[in-house]
Amino acid sequence: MLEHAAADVPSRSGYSPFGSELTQGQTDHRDQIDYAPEVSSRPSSSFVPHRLLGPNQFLPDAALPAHRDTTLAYFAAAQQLAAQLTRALEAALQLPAGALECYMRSEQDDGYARMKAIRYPAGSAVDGTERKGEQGVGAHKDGGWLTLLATDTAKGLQVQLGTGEWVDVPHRPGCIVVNAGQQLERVSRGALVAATHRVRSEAGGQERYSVRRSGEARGVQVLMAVSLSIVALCALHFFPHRQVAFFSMPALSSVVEPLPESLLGNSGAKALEARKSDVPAQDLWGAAEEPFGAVAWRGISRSHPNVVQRWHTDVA
Ligand SMILES: O=C(O)CCC(=O)C(=O)O
Ligand SMILES: [Fe+2]
Repeated sequence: MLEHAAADVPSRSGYSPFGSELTQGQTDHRDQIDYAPEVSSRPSSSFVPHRLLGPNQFLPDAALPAHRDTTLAYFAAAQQLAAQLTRALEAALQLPAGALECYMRSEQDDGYARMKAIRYPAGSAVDGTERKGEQGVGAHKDGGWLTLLATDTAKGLQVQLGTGEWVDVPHRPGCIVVNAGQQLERVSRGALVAATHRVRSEAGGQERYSVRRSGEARGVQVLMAVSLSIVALCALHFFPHRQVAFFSMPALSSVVEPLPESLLGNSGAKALEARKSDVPAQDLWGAAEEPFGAVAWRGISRSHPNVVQRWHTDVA
């Protein structure tokens, strides 16, 4: 796996070993294989976030049969589901058709997305990395739009309620967890809440796996389980020992602005202010007129400083 290391390419797709990721400044105890949209790199673009684009590092068929084809099929299915959910959310919030979906593409870019297959080890030390504490991944809100998370049976995923209390998110066979990200929270004026969540990974506990692709939906309701057996089964079949997380995101060049108060009112924003969270409010919200790519870049710089030090010191 080391010859497919994420740190070896500027776009950070590939394998990230244990201990290479930080959340809230602390080491996460997990390893993962990261995927981006399968597109060419754009070395001549002056827009820095375009450095996140570039082909994936798939294993050859001899090492893992159909790795490329299966991953791309799952990626496309998850992307389609995120678009369907986005349209459903427009209807639920009584917004004009396209009011949310328009951020998922722009004239310069297709919608951005990342996906990863994650493993949380049970042992006290892995790959020579000494375990410090029980952080599988520290408390955070996903930065993008909608996250689709196919979990395995081991415990560990927790969500923080608005009261500040942490509760377990149970695994349900054949279901995926849908999570709203901070861009959706911002654009919806808090009508959709980006859930604060984390994974506890205890030494001596059960090893735990997930696959995710990102984009996100609603606070505590955040974590509504959607029956999506085909996609979830495909993920668990292909990555039997990992969780799969898919993150749908706005297009890198699109500017995500709150929708007008006349469409959504202000009660969401007020409710958001009253919620307790271990993660600062508006943690990865964009500044006025800032393209989403700049926000994504801040997230990468914070979580994967090794990649920035290796490839992007000119803009660090
Ligand atoms: O593995 C999980 O259950 C959650 C992963 C997660 O929250 C993340 O990578 O953002
Ligand atoms: Fe997350």
